[in-house]
Amino acid sequence: MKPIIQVALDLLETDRAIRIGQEALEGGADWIEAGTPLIKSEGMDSIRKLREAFPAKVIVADMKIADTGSMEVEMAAKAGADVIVILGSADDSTVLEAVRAAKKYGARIMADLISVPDPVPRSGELEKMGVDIINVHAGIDQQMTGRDSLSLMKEVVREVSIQVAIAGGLDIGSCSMAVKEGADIVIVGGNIVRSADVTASAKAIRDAVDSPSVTGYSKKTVDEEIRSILGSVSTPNISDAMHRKGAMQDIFTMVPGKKIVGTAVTVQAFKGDWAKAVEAIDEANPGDIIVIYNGSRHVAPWGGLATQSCLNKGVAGVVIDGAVRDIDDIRRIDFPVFATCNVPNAGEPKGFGEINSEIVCGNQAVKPGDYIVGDDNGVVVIPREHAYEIARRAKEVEKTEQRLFEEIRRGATLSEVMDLRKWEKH
Ligand SMILES: O=C(CO)[C@H](O)[C@H](O)COP(=O)(O)O
Repeated sequence: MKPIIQVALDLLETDRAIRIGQEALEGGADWIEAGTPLIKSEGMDSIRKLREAFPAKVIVADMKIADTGSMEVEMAAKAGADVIVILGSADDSTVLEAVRAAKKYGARIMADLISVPDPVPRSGELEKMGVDIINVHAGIDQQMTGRDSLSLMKEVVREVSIQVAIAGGLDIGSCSMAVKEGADIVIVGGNIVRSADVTASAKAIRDAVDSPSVTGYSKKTVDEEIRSILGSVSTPNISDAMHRKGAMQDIFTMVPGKKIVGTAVTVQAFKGDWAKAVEAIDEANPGDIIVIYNGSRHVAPWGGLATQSCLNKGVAGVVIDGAVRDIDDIRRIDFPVFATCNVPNAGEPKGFGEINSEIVCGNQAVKPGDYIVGDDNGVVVIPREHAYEIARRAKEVEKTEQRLFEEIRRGATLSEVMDLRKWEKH
């Protein structure tokens, strides 16, 4: 049987969900899912409207039922859902009630294994209780910390003989791999619904599951992945992902158009002393960014000669809480320097200060090894221990914006697309 593509409409408004769902169907998606956020936002009416808009399609209600199995299944089934999602971690009494109610109303039950402590044996139990489909799912927050569901899915496929679905940040490569490993249903949310071209993205997933290969699926090291994701997003995307934390104050690009991504070599320097700032070039590894606290807007710890030296060491950029000079040389070298201001004065190489101690730069704490991203908007620092998660979340912000841009290009305004008035604080 052809694998099923279930498009998860994790959106807040039903009308928008219907438009996006229609585009996904045009690209080859099979089942339409009312995502949990949509159900929480607009209730059972969202399922009714999806049923009405797509009378011939299987409608999945991602209710994530944790209790009152019978009542909630009845609500969703009567609103028009064909498949209703319960939590695999729900009590057996809830699962059994949900299964009984589903039989009564002609619906099927999908059990979501999200956060189930012993997912493989639990899948067998769920099957015995009459669940129709097991969904092996790495939730959206879990994905941001690096979880995926593929290896668990392989074990679940061996454990049960009912249909197995997989979900959790699936893209072309992972969908293809999942189908090769036995998935009957691939559930795709963000990589279809937040794409600027929903139809093309759904079509690409369709092609991948119909002719699966393992070639699109590759694992990078964590650092490679962080750098590659940060290279593809903007500092505003990162700031949104960090809930407005991380942006350095009063530090601007001196070479417009240059973007930097790298790990910090920190320098605590002192007013009028440029020795440690320049010595840091020799300590840096290729791809590092030198981040300097200098404490003066009038005497520069950095200029053209230091900038030229960076090229020999593969330094990716320089960020200075303080002044810079030789701005014409720096622009000619075309090297990314971010600073508070530019001045003609340098100080002396006296040698006070430290390299690679924790500093404050642009009013943000920076530790050696933290990730630094700079572009024409400014500079953000991302603590190393959270860098993977922040990078992944920033990518989600960027995807959401791409889709919003597309809808605005089609003629809507931002407040219309986001239904701003509805979501204002009351
Ligand atoms: O149920 C969900 C979140 O709890 C999502 O619908 C599911 O994870 C699919 O979306 P994505 O592909 O963006 O992960």
